[in-house]
Amino acid sequence: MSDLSIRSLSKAFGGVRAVNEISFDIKRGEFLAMIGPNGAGKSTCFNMINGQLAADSGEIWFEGKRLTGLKPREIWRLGVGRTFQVAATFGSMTVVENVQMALISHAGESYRLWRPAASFHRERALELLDQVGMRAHADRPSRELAYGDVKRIELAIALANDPRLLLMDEPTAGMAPGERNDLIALVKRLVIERGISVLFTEHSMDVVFAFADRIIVLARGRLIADGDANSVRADPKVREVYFGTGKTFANAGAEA
Ligand SMILES: Nc1ncnc2c1ncn2[C@@H]1O[C@H](COP(=O)(O)OP(=O)(O)OP(=O)(O)O)[C@@H](O)[C@H]1O
Repeated sequence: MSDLSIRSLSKAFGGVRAVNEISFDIKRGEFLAMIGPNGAGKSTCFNMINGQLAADSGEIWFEGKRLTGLKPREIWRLGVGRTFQVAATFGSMTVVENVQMALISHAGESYRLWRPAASFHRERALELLDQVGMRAHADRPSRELAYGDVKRIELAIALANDPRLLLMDEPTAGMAPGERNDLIALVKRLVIERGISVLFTEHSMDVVFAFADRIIVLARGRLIADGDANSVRADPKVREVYFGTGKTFANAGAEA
C-alpha cells in the first residue's frame, strides 16, 4: 500500500516554477531521500506536504486522506510528523522536559496543566530518549548539548507524536560527516523498528547513497529521476544536473 501519494504538485513564486507537476509515492516503511541542487524545489515540496504552503495545483494523499487544503496541525494529527528545531526555544529546559512537552502536546493537554506535575509522561519520554541514545543526558539543560545531540532530541520529539510518516528537511545540516552518518543510521533503524516511512532531504551524497531505500531527484522544480542508488547514480540526467557543482557525486557511496 502506498502511504503518501503526490500527484502533479505545483507551486510558483511569481515567475519561478519552484515545484512543477511533481508526482511520486512513498510506501509504508520506506526510507526515501529527496535530493537536488540548490533551488531545485525540495523545501517547497516539503512545505506543501506539511501544510505550511498551499499548492497551486495537484494533490497530496496520505493513507487515503487528502492533505491538500488542510492546515499544518490537521496534517500533523493525521500522523505526518516533522522535525523541528528546538534548541533555541527550549534551551533552558532539560532534555527530558523537552520530550515531555511534546508528549503533552500530542495528548492534547495544556502546558498549564503540566506545570505542577513535572513527572508527567516522564517514563515515556525516557523511553524515547533511550531510542535515540540520549537517556543518559535526560536531566541536563538542553542548551548544554552538542549540536549532534540536539538533533537526536529533535528526533525524539518528532517521534513523541507517533508519526507514521516523518518529514525531515536537511536533518544533518551543520553536522560533521561522522555525526551525519550516525544520525541517519539511527533514523533508518527507527524506520525499520517502528515501520514508519521517512522522506528526507540531504546534501551529503555519501549519506544518501549509503542509507536511502530509494532516491528521487529534483532539478529546477521537476522530478528527473526516481529509483535505487545504483540507477540514480548511473542516470545521465542526474549526472548532468550535478556536473560542475563541485559535489563528489560520481563516486559518492560507490562502496555502499
Ligand atoms: N517564499 C519564496 N518566495 C519566492 N521564491 C521562492 C520562495 N521559496 C522558494 N523560492 C524559489 O523557489 C525555488 C525552489 O526553492 P526551494 O527552497 O524549494 O529549493 P531547495 O531545493 O529546497 O533548495 P536548497 O537546497 O537550496 O534548500 C528557488 O528558485 C527559490 O528561490
